[in-house]
Amino acid sequence: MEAKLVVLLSLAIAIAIYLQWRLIQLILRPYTSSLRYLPGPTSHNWLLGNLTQVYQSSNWAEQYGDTLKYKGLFGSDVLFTADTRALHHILNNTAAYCRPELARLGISDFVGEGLLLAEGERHRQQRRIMNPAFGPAQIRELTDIFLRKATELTKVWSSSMAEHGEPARIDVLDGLSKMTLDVIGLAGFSYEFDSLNIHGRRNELNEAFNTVFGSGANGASLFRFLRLLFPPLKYLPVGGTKEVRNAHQIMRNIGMRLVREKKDMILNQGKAASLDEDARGKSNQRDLLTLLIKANMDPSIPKSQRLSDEDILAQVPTFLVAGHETTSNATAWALYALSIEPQMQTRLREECLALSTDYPSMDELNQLPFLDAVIRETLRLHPPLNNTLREAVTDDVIPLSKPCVDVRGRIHDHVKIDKGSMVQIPILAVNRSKAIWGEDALEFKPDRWGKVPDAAQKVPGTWGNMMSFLGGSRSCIGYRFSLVEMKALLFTLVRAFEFDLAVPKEDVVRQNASVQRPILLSAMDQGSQLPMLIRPYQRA
Ligand code: HEM
Repeated sequence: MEAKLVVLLSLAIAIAIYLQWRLIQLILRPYTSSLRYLPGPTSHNWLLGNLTQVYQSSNWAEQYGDTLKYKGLFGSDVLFTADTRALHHILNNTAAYCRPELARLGISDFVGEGLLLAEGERHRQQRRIMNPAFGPAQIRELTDIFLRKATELTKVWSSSMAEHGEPARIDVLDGLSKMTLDVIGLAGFSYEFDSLNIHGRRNELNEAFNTVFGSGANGASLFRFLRLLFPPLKYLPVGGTKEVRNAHQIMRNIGMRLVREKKDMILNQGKAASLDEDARGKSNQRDLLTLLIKANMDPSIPKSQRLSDEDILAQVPTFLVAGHETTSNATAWALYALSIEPQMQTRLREECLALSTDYPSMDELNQLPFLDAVIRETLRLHPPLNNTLREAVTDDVIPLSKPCVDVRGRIHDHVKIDKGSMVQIPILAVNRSKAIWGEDALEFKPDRWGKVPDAAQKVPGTWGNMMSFLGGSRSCIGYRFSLVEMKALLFTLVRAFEFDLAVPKEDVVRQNASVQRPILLSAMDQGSQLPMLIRPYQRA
């Protein structure tokens, strides 16, 4: 009994010392941070710093220069740099910069250690095995799924017109979101969500996905927030309601079933000749998960380099989270831009109609120059992610291409950063930088892609001289997938319909959320939406 008391007392003393030490660290941090003399916005809130302004931070660089600091949680300094050399250094140095706990807050319990959140060797191993599944040849094979689902969406909107008359007022974001969910289900793991089917049955996985994401249980709850301050708390389990726990279990069971079925199918492939037609069709599945499992089972991969079942399973929610709302919102912003520039909509339609098929190949889609320019300009001006965060895991010196002047007037050609400091990668600010794109950087001008400015050549983005898919070894693995999906969508939609905004363009703003959804200033309480007036396009 006495021994138990001594253990408990020692534990309580250890916790008290740890808390005191953390508190002293927090209080002293602003006075010792190596970023403390950088210019930046003032903050009057010790707890949240400038975090509530971060979504509007794209013009900070114009105010304070490309490299600045702002206040993060608990008075900490966060480095914000739009300097292309600094970004190149950070994005290509994954040993020194990782995704911080803060950026994992909303999704970590859900996606597990899939490609999005894995770090270090585990990430490199997953990426090596997964890269081939996202290559051009593999995406070419998926183009038919993108076009079929885009056509299904036109049918849903046409039936709404038949019911309500023309033009019909339709929330295009809702339809696009269902379409991209169906696509990621089929192209990701040959799973039919069937969410576009208005007469469809309830879908277990779709419901579980909505429960987990709609519940806020994965959001920034107070407990999760405290875990940032006191990391040992992460060893305590996060409860969540019974409904959310059930939804997690359903998703896990479905994921496991899919992985098991695909493994069996691959093992049976050698016997394909003896299989019936249905089984043979299944054995030819070309979805991302099948390709990944196949690559993982390849005899040329040493056993030590193979992914575990747990790692493979984690890719199912990873694809859902990373590949669904990003593409639907990007396409919604493309329709927004085309509806306020009707002459561009007409030009795009004419280009797309000149192709005499409803089902072009990926290569035919890629040969449409204005479609390509519209997609590039949409992703530059309206990237689905505004920012991302990294944490310095070691003290580092970051080189700058443009020297920065600190608040004492001293000039620096580098920034020193302390281990544990956060770095904001400002995707939107770089994409909209007037220094890079010129004075018209905030305008939607697809023709600018005819001649890319020299300054844009230095942007360390993986695609299109922009940061929308990020750069370095943690850039978006699915960028080819989403580009072809967006092309298939726009191709099909502008050939079928004419789009007008149903509200004044000033009413549509980017919602402050991880993915930038359109929302109406006049109806913020209704959540994200993009209402449009749609009428069928009458071909001559
Ligand atoms: C317009 C559509 C998309 C955009 C703008 C986009 C953007 C991004 C960005 C910015 C990142 C880096 C995030 C960070 O590190 O903080 C990322 C990572 C990732 N994306 Fe995408 N994405 C899109 C579509 C997709 C699709 C369709 C898929 C899958 C089918 C996908 C799968 C992933 C994965 C797995 C990662 C993690 C990569 C890694 O850490 O190695 N994305 N994406």
